[in-house]
Amino acid sequence: MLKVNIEQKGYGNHIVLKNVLLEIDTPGIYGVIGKNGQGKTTLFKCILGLENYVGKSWLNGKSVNMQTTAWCSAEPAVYDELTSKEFYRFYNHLTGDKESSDTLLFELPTDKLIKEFSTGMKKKVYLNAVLQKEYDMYILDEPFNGLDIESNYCLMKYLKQLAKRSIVLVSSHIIDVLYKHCDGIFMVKNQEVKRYLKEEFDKIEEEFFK
Ligand SMILES: Nc1ncnc2c1ncn2[C@@H]1O[C@H](COP(=O)(O)OP(=O)(O)OP(=O)(O)O)[C@@H](O)[C@H]1O
Repeated sequence: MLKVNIEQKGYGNHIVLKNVLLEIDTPGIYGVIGKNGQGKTTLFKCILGLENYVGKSWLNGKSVNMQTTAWCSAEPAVYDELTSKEFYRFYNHLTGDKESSDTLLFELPTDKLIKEFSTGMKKKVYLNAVLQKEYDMYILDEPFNGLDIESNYCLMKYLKQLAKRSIVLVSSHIIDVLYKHCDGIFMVKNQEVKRYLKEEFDKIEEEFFK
């Protein structure tokens, strides 16, 4: 179960989030939407403890950490001078896992340096690295950006599998995809985060553009 209580988060005098209370008590895919600059990434970073804020977040009664939660930022940093295989090993070293997974979500060349990859391929390297093992929670910031249609389909199919036992938080500007696959949607707007259940999705657009 995820519990988030952000009394206040800002940068200098600029308050981004205020009195945010979220609870997710069932596994599933949960979308996070909001216009540019409203605070989606900030919300994720607060939950993950990557930003200081007034408040606290818990996953299954404990602070959220990288052992229990997978995190993929919108523009993840991969090391250009490594091959994909070396990067998976490097990532595992960071998370304290000894073994690399034999089965990876996306097929990629293993003998080329990452600097020779396209933007989408680099994103796939990072997603492959993060998704090597199972976590209690996944937080993916705009994971569909940069991926082709087939890869997006493949990623969503995989997330749906994970969502049978884990909480999957996904931000995206492609609202239709979220409507189709999410169990709930959170809208970040005017410092608040509002939750919409599946049967309330038809109210989202009006509220979003208001
Ligand atoms: N490190 C920082 N220092 C100062 N201000 C920041 C910092 N990070 C984010 N902000 C500000 O906080 C606000 C929320 O940013 P955030 O990146 O969370 O938005 P977002 O909803 O994820 O946007 P987008 O859809 O463009 O990715 C913005 O006004 C942004 O300028």
